[in-house]
Amino acid sequence: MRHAALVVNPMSGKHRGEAIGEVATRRLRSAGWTVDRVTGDDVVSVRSSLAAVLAGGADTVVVTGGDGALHGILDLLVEADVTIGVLPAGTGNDLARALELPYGDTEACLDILLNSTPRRIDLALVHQGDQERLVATVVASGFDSKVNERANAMAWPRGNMRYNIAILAELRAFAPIPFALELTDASGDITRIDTGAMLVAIGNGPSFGGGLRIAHGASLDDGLLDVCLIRPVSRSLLIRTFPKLQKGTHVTMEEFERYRVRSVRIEAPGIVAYGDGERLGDLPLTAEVLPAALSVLAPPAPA
Ligand SMILES: Nc1ncnc2c1ncn2[C@@H]1O[C@H](COP(=O)(O)OP(=O)(O)OP(=O)(O)O)[C@@H](O)[C@H]1O
Repeated sequence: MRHAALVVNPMSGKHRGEAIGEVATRRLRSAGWTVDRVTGDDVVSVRSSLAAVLAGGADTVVVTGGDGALHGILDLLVEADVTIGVLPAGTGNDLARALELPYGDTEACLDILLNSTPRRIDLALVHQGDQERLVATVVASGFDSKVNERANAMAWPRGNMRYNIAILAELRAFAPIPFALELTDASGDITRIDTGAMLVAIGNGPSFGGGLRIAHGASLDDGLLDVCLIRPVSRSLLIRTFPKLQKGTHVTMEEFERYRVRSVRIEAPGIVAYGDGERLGDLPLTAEVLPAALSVLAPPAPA
């Protein structure tokens, strides 16, 4: 039987995390698992409680929260080489989407936790100066990170409306960004690209921002990262691109480019990057794939 640390982010998904954590504790304990609850006021306190539970012998970590909740502890999970389970409670849940978890249905996600064989997924290791961070879904920079920066600086309104207002404000002022990319492909060949772009995203998984499939087609276990960029487009075409992101149909646009790489360095003046929806900080950054770095209880990978 598994000995699990159940990490609960009570803030996830507008406070849904706590209730989902209680359902999970009951269900996992009645299935015979040992469950140690790990919670805290912020990522720092959660990290130290989790480290203590891992030192006490937990072999599984169930993360009840959104992509941000997992992002804050990824390095501890990889270091301890535990198996994780994801109980989506966030607003975005992009890793849960990529794992094809039924993210609106906690009981169905618990069925999967209790009945599946672990699979291994890749992660992206992001270097910025002397800092290293692990990312499970997408690293994004450009139009989307500018929108995030603007939305995060706004005190009002809360929720999605803040993002809609920030999108409109950014659209008014937005100009293509000069990016310098250095791409290292699977065989180690290096390509340098200097280009204007609306955004550059590095996909370990296909989506960010709650199902925006910027890196549609990216696989969590191909040992590669998908570097996706949208070359300069008019404001009206950029607006028309948003609905395409939901389905991933933007990949057929002639301004869309994709490179599958082992690592990439991205540089652009004054641009910030976000990873798993969390602020990573200013470019430049280098991201490299860590193949099969994390063991996850989830349905088998698509063939
Ligand atoms: N275990 C935790 N306890 C308290 N706060 C946390 C914890 N983990 C992360 N946080 C903070 O809570 C914020 C939101 O976390 P999370 O991503 O889990 O929820 P969300 O934003 O609703 O979901 P999503 O990222 O899927 O949209 C993070 O940005 C982080 O600052």
